[in-house]
Amino acid sequence: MPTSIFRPQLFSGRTVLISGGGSGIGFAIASLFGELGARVVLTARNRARLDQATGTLTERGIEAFAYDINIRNEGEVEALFEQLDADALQPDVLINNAGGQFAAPALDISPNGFRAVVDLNLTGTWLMCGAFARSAQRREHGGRIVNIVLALDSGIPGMAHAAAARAGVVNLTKTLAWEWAPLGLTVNAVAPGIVRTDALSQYDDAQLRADVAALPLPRMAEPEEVAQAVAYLASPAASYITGVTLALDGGEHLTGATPQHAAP
Ligand SMILES: CCCCCCCCCCC/C=C/C(=O)SCCNC(=O)CCNC(=O)[C@H](O)C(C)(C)COP(=O)(O)OP(=O)(O)OC[C@H]1O[C@@H](n2cnc3c(N)ncnc32)[C@H](O)[C@@H]1OP(=O)(O)O
Ligand SMILES: NC(=O)C1=CN([C@@H]2O[C@H](COP(=O)(O)OP(=O)(O)OC[C@H]3O[C@@H](n4cnc5c(N)ncnc54)[C@H](OP(=O)(O)O)[C@@H]3O)[C@@H](O)[C@H]2O)C=CC1
Repeated sequence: MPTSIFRPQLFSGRTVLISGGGSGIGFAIASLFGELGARVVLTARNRARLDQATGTLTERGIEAFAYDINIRNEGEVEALFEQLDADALQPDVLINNAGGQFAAPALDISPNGFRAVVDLNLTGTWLMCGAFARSAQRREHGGRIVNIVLALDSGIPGMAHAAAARAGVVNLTKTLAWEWAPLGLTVNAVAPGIVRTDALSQYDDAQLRADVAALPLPRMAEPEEVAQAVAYLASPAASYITGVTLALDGGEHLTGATPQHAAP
């Protein structure tokens, strides 16, 4: 695990909103920003898990808050930002980390299954970005957005819906970077390969191990490594970077057009 290269209190006075912040990569992101002095606001659907996460962060001396919402629901996203206004927790930084999918061959994905994954990963991210940008515009206050996607340069056989949705987020990232630069917002993304979190239990372990073994850096990423990349993109060191998607994939993007695995 890397030691933090960031100076203490780098994000002091900043409020960082992290979707899916109660578990896995999102929790690692919340932990790092909190350790660097930020107030962190976590969102997800599972209230109990959010409470456990904020409890752990608070024990470590981090100011942490939680709101249970479903990012697929436009009304819930709008209500979240109204509540953040009321609670004086308007975010300076938005990390769109919530997401996921199920593995299935493309021919077995029903229209509703495809829609569910696009709703979560693309539309949910879009709703959060829009609400954040409107809040920043109202307050005449710049900010940072970092979107977590998936490494997708070689396609993602077995996850056509997620591949399409995340490619949408990559181009949304570029487009919003143009449109919202005048608002003082930068918009970037991080594209991890396989990251060691509990969520991997839903995938075939032998397949994961084979995929990892074929990488130039043949290991999984740790959630803390994703967090470090996100913190960099949200830091003053990245003030002239916008519209990029940073591959954090052990070199998976170098393996060319052939993905490591075939669809199930
Ligand atoms: C070799 C094969 C590929 C292996 C890949 C190996 C490489 C792996 C690299 C992994 C890297 C990425 C890791 C991660 O992203 S970790 C993320 C962590 N969390 C998750 O992924 C879980 C998230 N999933 C969900 O939240 C839900 O499943 C989802 C939002 C996607 C859907 O939720 P919803 O509540 O809307 O779903 P419903 O139950 O109402 O179903 C909606 C329709 O979807 C169909 N469906 C659901 N599951 C499946 C399935 N397993 N197979 C096929 N279809 C499925 C369901 O039937 C509904 O459709 P219908 O109404 O038509 O029946
Ligand atoms: N682990 C990996 O190998 C990789 C993961 N990723 C991506 O990184 C992100 C985090 O993954 P990881 O930490 O591994 O997995 P987790 O399952 O721990 O993270 C997903 C988070 O998203 C939240 N979430 C899911 N659906 C919704 C929703 N509709 N509204 C609000 N929150 C929601 C979940 O909380 P709740 O269920 O309580 O709502 C959970 O906290 C995901 O987008 C994932 O696709 C990308 C590349 C690789």
